[in-house]
Parts: sequence; C-alpha cells; structure tokens
Amino acid sequence: MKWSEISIHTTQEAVEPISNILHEAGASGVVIEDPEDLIKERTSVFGEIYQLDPNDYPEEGVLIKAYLPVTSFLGETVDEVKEAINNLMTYDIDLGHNHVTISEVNEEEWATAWKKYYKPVKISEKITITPTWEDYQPVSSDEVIIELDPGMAFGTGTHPTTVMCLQAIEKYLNPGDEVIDVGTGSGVLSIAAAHLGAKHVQAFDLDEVAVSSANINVKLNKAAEKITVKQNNLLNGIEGPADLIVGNLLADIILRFVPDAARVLKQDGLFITSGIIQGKKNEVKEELKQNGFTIVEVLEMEDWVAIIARNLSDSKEV
Ligand SMILES: C[S@@+](CC[C@H](N)C(=O)[O-])C[C@H]1O[C@@H](n2cnc3c(N)ncnc32)[C@H](O)[C@@H]1O
Repeated sequence: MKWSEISIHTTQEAVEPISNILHEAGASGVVIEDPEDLIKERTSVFGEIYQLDPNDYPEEGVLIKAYLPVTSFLGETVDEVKEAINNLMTYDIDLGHNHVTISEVNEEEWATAWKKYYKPVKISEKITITPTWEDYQPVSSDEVIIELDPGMAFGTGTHPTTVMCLQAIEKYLNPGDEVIDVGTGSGVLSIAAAHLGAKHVQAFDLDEVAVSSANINVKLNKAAEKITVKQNNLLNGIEGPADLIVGNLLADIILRFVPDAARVLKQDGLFITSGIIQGKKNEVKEELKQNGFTIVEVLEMEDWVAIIARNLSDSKEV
C-alpha cells in the first residue's frame, strides 16, 4: 500500500488541536518535531531523552507529520484537514507558518519513519524506558528496564504524569506488595511495580484496546506471572485488599473512585494519583482527606500534579 505523508509547519500552541484533526481524518498516529525537545531544561536529570538528532527538527516552529493511506479520497481528506486547521484561527489559535506539504512514502519508509523519535529515556533513579526496537545496554546492575511499543495505547511512558507515578512507585512500593493499577493504558506502571518487587498486580482499564496493549507489553517484559490485566470500570466490584493503588487518570475521574480506593486499600496502604492539573489539586486533596486519607507527598512536573496519600481508616471495621 502507498502512504502519503502530510506535514504541517505550525506552532506549539496548535499541536493538540491539529493532532486531533489528523486523528479524525484517519491518521493512526502523529509525529511531532519540536526543536524545544532538544533543549528542554528539566528540574532533574530524569526525563532525559537520549540521542535525539537535531537534523530531524525544524529550526523554529513545530512540524506535525501524519500518514494517510493513498486512496481515491485522499485529495478530499487533505482539503478537509486544511479547512479544519484554518478554522482554528476563529478560536484565536496561532497557526504560525501554517504550511502544509504532502509527499508520498512507501510502506517500508512509513513503517519506520516515526521510530527515530522514540529513544530510551531515564525516568527515575532505577527505571529506564526503552522502545522495543532499541538495543539498550543497562548502565548499572539494578537498573529496571521497561520495554514499550509506543505504537500502542497511551504513549511512550514519558508523559509527566506517568513519570511522576513511576518515581512514586519506585519510592513507596515495598517488596511483596499487592498492587492495583487503575487505568493501566500501556501497562507501564504495572510492569514497573512487578519489576520493583510487587507480589501481584491487578491492572484495569475500561478501554479494550488498552487491555490488549497492556497484555502484549506485560508479556514483552516477561511479567505475565505477576500481572493480571482485565477490562474494568475503575474499582467497581473489586475487593482487594491492596497495599498500593496507582491511578493516572484525569482529576474528575479520580474524584469518582476515592471512596472505593479507601475501601479496597489496607489500613496504611498508599494511593498514588496523577493526571491532575494544578487547578484541580486542592479538590483532589480535599476529597482524599474526606475519605480518611492523609497526604504524604505532592509531586509537580510541568503543569501536572501527583498526590501520594495514606489510607488511615480501616474501612473493613466500619
Ligand atoms: C492517562 S492514561 C494512563 C495510562 C498509564 N497508566 C500511564 O500512566 O501511562 C489513563 C488510562 O485510563 C483509562 N481509563 C479512563 N477511564 C477509565 C475508567 N473509568 N476505568 C478504567 N480505566 C479508565 C484510559 O483508557 C487510559 O488508558
């Protein structure tokens, strides 16, 4: 099959809405070439991406690339994409150059084109995430390496919310813990918990694509003996008891299952929550306190917050 690469030179501000337009037009994934990634300063050494090549990035602005199959409808699809992008100006979104180019690529090029942007990333003291095709050599003997195929489910494991959850798991998980991962996505947090010594991990996601993606990644990381992945809505019908629950979901969704987390966690068990934007931090903290939790630590990265809370109530006795 022939593929067409559609490339849009735009601004950082327009990345999200344009990516959505491309997804709706049938692109299965988008590649973002943002020169900021090359110079991004981080508050710690973690989150560092190895081996990015400056030649792959524009000098200024952002390039968004997506791949569409060449069919007789391609011309119309491209026109619709251009029109939808131009409409963003009515929402005062700065489109920058807004230069759209189309080129044909063959199947082979298409299959590998996006891979050069995914490189091993050091996430925490111990954890490094590496894409499946990279031959990454561990730097130390206690390094935990998680192999992910970023072509599937939620991302590459390097989103700030995922990074904070991984750092919290590394810090707070005790060997032998029973762990529950709510909204497992690619399974990355469950795999980290298993590799860091959890006795067993129950991983849940509402989305069946995430469930199969997590299952593939769990097998890829040889963690199937410790991790069970199931489709489930939050903690509905789940009994526990768990020593640690991790949930990287938007604040409004977290608020819905705080009482269930208190019910399922053992007394003194820990709840690691992330996916919370700054503006929702206090609301989530308040809900946790209302349900018998005490706040142990709050982590912040870019505009995102993670809250680690301890369950003080022994709900089994209530
Ligand atoms: C932000 S992603 C987090 C993925 C992964 N845990 C990570 O940290 O990278 C949130 C995940 O929660 C799942 N999710 C959303 N609502 C859910 C619900 N009601 N019950 C279970 N999973 C849900 C989504 O399908 C998605 O995979």
